[in-house]
Amino acid sequence: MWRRVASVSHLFSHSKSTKFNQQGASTFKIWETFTSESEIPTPSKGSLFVTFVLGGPGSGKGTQCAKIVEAFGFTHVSAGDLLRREIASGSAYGSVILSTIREGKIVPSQVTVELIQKEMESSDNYKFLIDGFPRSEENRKAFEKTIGAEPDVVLFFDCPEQEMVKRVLNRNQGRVDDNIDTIKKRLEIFDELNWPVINYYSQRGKLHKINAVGTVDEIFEKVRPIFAPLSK
Ligand SMILES: Nc1ncnc2c1ncn2[C@@H]1O[C@H](COP(=O)(O)OP(=O)(O)OP(=O)(O)O)[C@@H](O)[C@H]1O
Ligand SMILES: Nc1ccn([C@@H]2O[C@H](COP(=O)(O)O)[C@@H](O)[C@H]2O)c(=O)n1
Ligand SMILES: [Mg+2]
Repeated sequence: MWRRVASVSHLFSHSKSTKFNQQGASTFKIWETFTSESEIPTPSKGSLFVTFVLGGPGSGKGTQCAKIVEAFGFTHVSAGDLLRREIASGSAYGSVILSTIREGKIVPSQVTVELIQKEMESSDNYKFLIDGFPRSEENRKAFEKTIGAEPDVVLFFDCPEQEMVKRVLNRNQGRVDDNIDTIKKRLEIFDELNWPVINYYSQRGKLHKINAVGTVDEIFEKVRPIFAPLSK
């Protein structure tokens, strides 16, 4: 069982720059940070190590999480998967969650954080990838308050909208939100609610922005060095 600690972020203070870069589509919106392997010390085994995985719909979060799990032994906790599981289980919240997902909106944080907390507590691992969370400042604050921890690393998969739409429409996994109307709404919500979270972590030097265009393996080669100091 993982040990709950207030934060181990002091182990990962690797911000080198707070230069505001106004070049390019997304760097226009975020504070630029730089990463390198040597700046990320190895955490003490047993201490909670949380990675938030951010990015727009279809940017490849889940796909890259699977690669990180395989290479570095994280436990993958996908907020979207937990919510879909809750719907499938016939829980009291199920119909509200379903309509929220259909509309591309954000489920109240209390519900999502409770599901994440249960998932983390039922794991013996101490290294977690929290995928698709936090989606809003409300999500972020609720996690900090309930779990009592901050992320050590925040990954942001930066992908052009056109590419995200193409990937989602080709996904073919029967998701109720994989249609053009819901994708448009999800992109709007992403712009409105997720950017403040991305900026928040960027300003704290925790954000690793990864260009998510390319093959799955090419993208993973940009992710790998971030976790290289961690043993499996
Ligand atoms: N680099 C890539 N190039 C092309 N297709 C990709 C790439 N990465 C992932 N995909 C495909 O794009 C689709 C979306 O990927 P994935 O489910 O990992 O995205 P996501 O960020 O988790 O999306 P969501 O937020 O909707 O859950 C999947 O069908 C996946 O196989
Ligand atoms: N923190 C979150 C995460 C997800 N949702 C809802 O689930 C939908 C699908 O999420 P994916 O991560 O699998 O893309 C998302 O569009 C939201 O409706 C949420 O509310 N809060
Ligand atoms: Mg996903």
